[in-house]
Amino acid sequence: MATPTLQVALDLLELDRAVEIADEAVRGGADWIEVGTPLIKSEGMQAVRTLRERFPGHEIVADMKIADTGAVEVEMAAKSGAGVVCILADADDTVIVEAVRSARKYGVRLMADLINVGDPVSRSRELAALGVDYINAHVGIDQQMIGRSSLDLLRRLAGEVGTPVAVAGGLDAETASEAVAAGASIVIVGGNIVKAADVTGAARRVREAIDRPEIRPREEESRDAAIRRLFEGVSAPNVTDAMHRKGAMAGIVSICGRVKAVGPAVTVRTVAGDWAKPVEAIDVAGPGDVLVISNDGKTDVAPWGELATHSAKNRGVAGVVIDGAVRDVDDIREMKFPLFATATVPNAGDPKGLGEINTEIVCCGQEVRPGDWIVADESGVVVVPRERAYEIARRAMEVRKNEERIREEIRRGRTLSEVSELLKWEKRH
Ligand SMILES: O=C(CO)[C@H](O)[C@H](O)COP(=O)(O)O
Repeated sequence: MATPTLQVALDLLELDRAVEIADEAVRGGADWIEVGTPLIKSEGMQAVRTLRERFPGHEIVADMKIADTGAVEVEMAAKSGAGVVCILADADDTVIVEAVRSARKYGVRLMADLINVGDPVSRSRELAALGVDYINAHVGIDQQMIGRSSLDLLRRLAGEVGTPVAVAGGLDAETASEAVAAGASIVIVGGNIVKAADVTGAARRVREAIDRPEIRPREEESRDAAIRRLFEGVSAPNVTDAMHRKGAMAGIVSICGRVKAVGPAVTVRTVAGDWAKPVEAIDVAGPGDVLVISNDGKTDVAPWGELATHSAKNRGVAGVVIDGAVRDVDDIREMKFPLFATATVPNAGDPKGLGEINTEIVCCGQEVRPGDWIVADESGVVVVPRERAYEIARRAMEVRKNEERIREEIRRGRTLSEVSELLKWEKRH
């Protein structure tokens, strides 16, 4: 088997950072340098020209994702120095044919991106017949967030397509290795290299993995287990960032400082500090659940205290969130239990049994339904609608990864404003 090609996808917005990251990736063993679609949209063909000049010994791939005017866009990329130009496999045949003619004229190769194609095997055969040079089994970043897998797509093509096959979409060292074992000759890796603090190290790990392709047995993980694992690996701010700055409860703080709670909500509505329903809800909750209690925001009387905390902890409850006050704070702090509340007050209400368990409630300004996911840490509490929990957990992990590289660049001496090119990206009115 020929040595597989490692293509690093520079899905960035800033050309200076892209050049620096490309340099580090090449040192880790990347062969081809992809000018990612976001970089092309942000910096135009200048990004292709610059990378061509800076990396004369490497193939430059322009991920134009061409959808129309195939000839012109291939010409633009070719004249800027790309050796491979990407077109959407979904584009009309008229576009593909024109792109192929232009590619032949300017001496470049065409890679067709299967993103969103309904019947990838037939379309790949059609594209090969039309003269496309490479097929890319690509699952896009937004599709990855809902659990679609580029490896699954690649496996559908195995043995069915004559042209060399590339693969892209959320690959890391392990999945890249499996992709080569499944027949890919070009492995495209974006985020798991370019967002790493140590880009060279990350590229090297992928390089070594694809040079020794193997399929490792993997343990099946349930959706809920994946959601929990991902949320446990990110912060509440990462989660609100992933939700377009939504989902955060207002005016609530961690009572025990540096603790974290992740889990599906068991909701409780109580009235005037009545602690019967909050305490009964401990028995309703399973291990790993988070109790979310609305006391209508009243802070003069506490529906929760030390004995309830003790009982919740024994039951394995992951945390308690209260739109209202708590008491016995000194004892609870000793337990280091993830408790979040809006206030503290010494007096409790009476256990009359008013309220409900597991109905929709509003807690600190956020609607919470039973089963919605809660992520709470010292920054505060975020609610994630249960239908979107997996997607948001994946996106939050991307936010975290993105920050790793930004943090590293700040450590090297850039300001945050420089790294994120704030002035360039201020909204024009
Ligand atoms: O074309 C792309 C997105 O449309 C990316 O370049 C491709 O998906 C590789 O990046 P990642 O490894 O982060 O998925």
